[in-house]
Amino acid sequence: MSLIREVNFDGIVGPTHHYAGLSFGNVASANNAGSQSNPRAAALQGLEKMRALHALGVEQAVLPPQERPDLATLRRLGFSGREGDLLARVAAQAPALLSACSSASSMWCANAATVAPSSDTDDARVHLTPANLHDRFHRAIEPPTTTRVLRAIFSDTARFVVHEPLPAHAATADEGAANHTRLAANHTASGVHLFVYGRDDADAQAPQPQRFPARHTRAASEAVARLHRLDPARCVFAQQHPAAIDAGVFHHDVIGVGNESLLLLHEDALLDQERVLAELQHAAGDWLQIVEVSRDELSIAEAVSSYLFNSQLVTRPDGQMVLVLPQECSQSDAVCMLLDRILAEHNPVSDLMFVEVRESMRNGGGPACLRLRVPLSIEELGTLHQGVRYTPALGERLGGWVRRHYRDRLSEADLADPALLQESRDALDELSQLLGLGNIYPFQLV
Ligand SMILES: NCCC[C@H](NC(=O)CCC(=O)O)C(=O)O
Repeated sequence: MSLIREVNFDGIVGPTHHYAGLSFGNVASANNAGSQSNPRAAALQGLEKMRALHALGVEQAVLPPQERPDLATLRRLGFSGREGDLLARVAAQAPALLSACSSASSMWCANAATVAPSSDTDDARVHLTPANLHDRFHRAIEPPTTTRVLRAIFSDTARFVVHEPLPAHAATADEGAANHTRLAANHTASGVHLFVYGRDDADAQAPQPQRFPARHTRAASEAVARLHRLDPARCVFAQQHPAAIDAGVFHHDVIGVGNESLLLLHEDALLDQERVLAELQHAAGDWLQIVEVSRDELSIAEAVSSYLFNSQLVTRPDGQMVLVLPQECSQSDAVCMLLDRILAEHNPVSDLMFVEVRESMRNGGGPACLRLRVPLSIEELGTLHQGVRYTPALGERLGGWVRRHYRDRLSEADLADPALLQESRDALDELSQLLGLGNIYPFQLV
């Protein structure tokens, strides 16, 4: 069997990045609602993170942003007429809809899809299921373009399957890889899959969060496991602790992260956590190492404010692991003490790297939210669309493209500006050519 390594696909932040408080239950999104954003800095911070990961020796790729404002959705909602007039009318009559249809939320591509590598699937193909993101309106409009983009990149159907998103209904609400962790002795070995959901509609007894929504259902996780043709004996399904959701843990990747043989999570992440971890250990075997962080070491509130668990845990070519943390973590004494413990103990983590992704963090997206992990063999990597693979030269070109097209400040009032729509389309048109993706955007398809 050929070697598998992890490719991190990072979302490029779109030109309309702004703070609109669209994600009830996501503390940072609520706290920064209405403040001024800097789309240019946001996109450059993302590119700098990719450069740093690539320099570590991690395979890196990009996913393009979506067309925003999404005029096609606004027209479906009854707004009509010439584009400039339409924007003015939405801004006057339904500003919240204009915000939602202008969100750059596709940058958080841990929510783009769930992925299973060919080593784990019954038909030895790589499976991807785009998430329907049903729970939040501004995110539920992402899946059609996400599916089109993934199909353009993973077009070789002998090696890849890009499924349809699950039915767009509350019963099958799916938030993608942010609620999924694959663990394996190493990337090439066959893995076990931890699927975390927020609610199980089939279990009336299960406790529910009281304050904030549980965005993802067990039925969705089970459907994805079936679609991906995974071995049921190697899948573990676990409910997120409702108290964690109520404290702002809207996705599991805010409270746990895993890579290869290591799972790092907070002791209050899951309901019935002891039983779940025993089940996981049993499904995995003795290679799996679980590091639990106690509430005495770090409260859930501090986990949410620092975003420690939203770090990327990656394996360097020398086999050592690096924790890629948001800069904000360095400001918390509790987090620093905990990091010292993790580095001192016997586990594969040997280094820390801090990255600045403040613009994304202020909307509740840390380093891990910004990437979709796709474990691929060398042959699979050679078969996907090569234009999206990160190289320092591509990074340079993308940096120049951002500087040419992006504004350095944006407020909600700017979203109705027809010039912003034109700037965004010009930027995306050039980007799709730069990445060699062909016509993927609605404005290019008409
Ligand atoms: N995985 C991280 C996702 C963060 C994302 N935030 C947002 O959409 C906030 C957008 C805003 O409020 O403007 C979300 O909650 O789904």
